[in-house]
Amino acid sequence: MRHADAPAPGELLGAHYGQCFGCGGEQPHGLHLAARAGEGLSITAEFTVRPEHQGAPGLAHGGVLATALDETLGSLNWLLRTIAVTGRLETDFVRPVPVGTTLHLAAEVTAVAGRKIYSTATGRIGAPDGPVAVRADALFIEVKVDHFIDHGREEEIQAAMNDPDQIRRARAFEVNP
Ligand SMILES: CCCCCCCCCCCCCC(=O)SCCNC(=O)CCNC(=O)[C@H](O)C(C)(C)COP(=O)(O)OP(=O)(O)OC[C@H]1O[C@@H](n2cnc3c(N)ncnc32)[C@H](O)[C@@H]1OP(=O)(O)O
Repeated sequence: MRHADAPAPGELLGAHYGQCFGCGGEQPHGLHLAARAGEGLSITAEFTVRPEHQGAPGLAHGGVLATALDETLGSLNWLLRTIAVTGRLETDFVRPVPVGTTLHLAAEVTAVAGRKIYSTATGRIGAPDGPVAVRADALFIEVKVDHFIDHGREEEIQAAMNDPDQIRRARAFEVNP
């Protein structure tokens, strides 16, 4: 179920962490992916491929495209108000994606079973109804905030804990900072 306090449909979600390679505004080479809450348990997002995201000349690297899918799928956490990490990500690369393209992504939760959250995403070229370039099916696993504290590097954990903006974002996930 969509959480009663989930962001309203159409609301821009912002970054869950400023240094996140997928959505963080403080990562110069990151994707700067911008996600928006949709209806029900769905999300839309946009990501424009820049020269630093190339694999082959003039084309997006497949791992970068998988990151865009992963980040969009991870943004579904905001609607469930759950912290979950990617356990499995199965990706189909359907069409090459040239540098300069804006990829329009859409993701939705398909099922939840205990800590397991199943979801699916599509990335289309140029417009929300453009040709499909990438698809993914994912399994996210719900974790406690200890997951990050136990496994993250000390200096980034401390910096996040000293950052009032990060604490505000963590509260959006009902995490006790
Ligand atoms: C300060 C915080 C701010 C907010 C942060 C927001 C973060 C958002 C980040 C978004 C960024 C973008 C997103 C990112 O990039 S997240 C970053 C990439 N992901 C990771 O780093 C995760 C690394 N993996 C792990 O830490 C553990 O393996 C996890 C936690 C996932 C599970 O280990 P844990 O010991 O906890 O659980 P379990 O092993 O008992 O498994 C539980 C259940 O799940 C099933 N299962 C598990 N794996 C798989 C698999 N591969 N295929 C199929 N099934 C799998 C398993 O069979 C079992 O099922 P069942 O037997 O119950 O039926």
